[in-house]
Amino acid sequence: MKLVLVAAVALIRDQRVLLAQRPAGKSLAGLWEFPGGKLEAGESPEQALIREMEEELGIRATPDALTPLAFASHSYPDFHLLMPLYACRKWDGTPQGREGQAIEWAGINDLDNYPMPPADLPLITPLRQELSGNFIS
Ligand SMILES: Nc1nc2c([nH]c(=O)n2[C@@H]2O[C@H](COP(=O)(O)OP(=O)(O)OP(=O)(O)O)[C@@H](O)[C@H]2O)c(=O)[nH]1
Ligand SMILES: [Mg+2]
Repeated sequence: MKLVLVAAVALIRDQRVLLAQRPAGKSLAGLWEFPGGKLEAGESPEQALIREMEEELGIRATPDALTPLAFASHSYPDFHLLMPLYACRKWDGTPQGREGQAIEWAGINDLDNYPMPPADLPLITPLRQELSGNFIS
């Protein structure tokens, strides 16, 4: 099966994460996702993500601000998705939905209200840990 590599970001501010709603007409329309996109030829995941953050949200970040958080590995009917998810707490600019997508800052207890693609479901537990400050109880 075809392997598709997508880099995605959990932008974190005030214990909230930025989610973007996939626009009508795209696959998985209406679901909430982490901003990001497919790697282009020759790009590292970090380069691809920095480009996508600019294209989709109009913000600028540097590679040192991207910390590995988790990854998704999920078989869709027509491809297998491998998607590293980075945490980012430092960027320049104010995120905007530059491709017409709705964006929202979701709190740790709100995440259930944002239906996400099936590939993203295993990412919720590590994300909650990251948002809550990684306390081990
Ligand atoms: N960005 C992103 N893509 C995800 C997530 N979860 C998930 O299954 N995907 C899948 O990853 C694939 C690539 O994402 P994408 O549509 O953002 O790619 P892209 O920005 O390069 O857009 P394009 O291909 O329309 O130009 C899609 O099939 C999408 O459904 C997620 O949380 N964030
Ligand atoms: Mg995208």
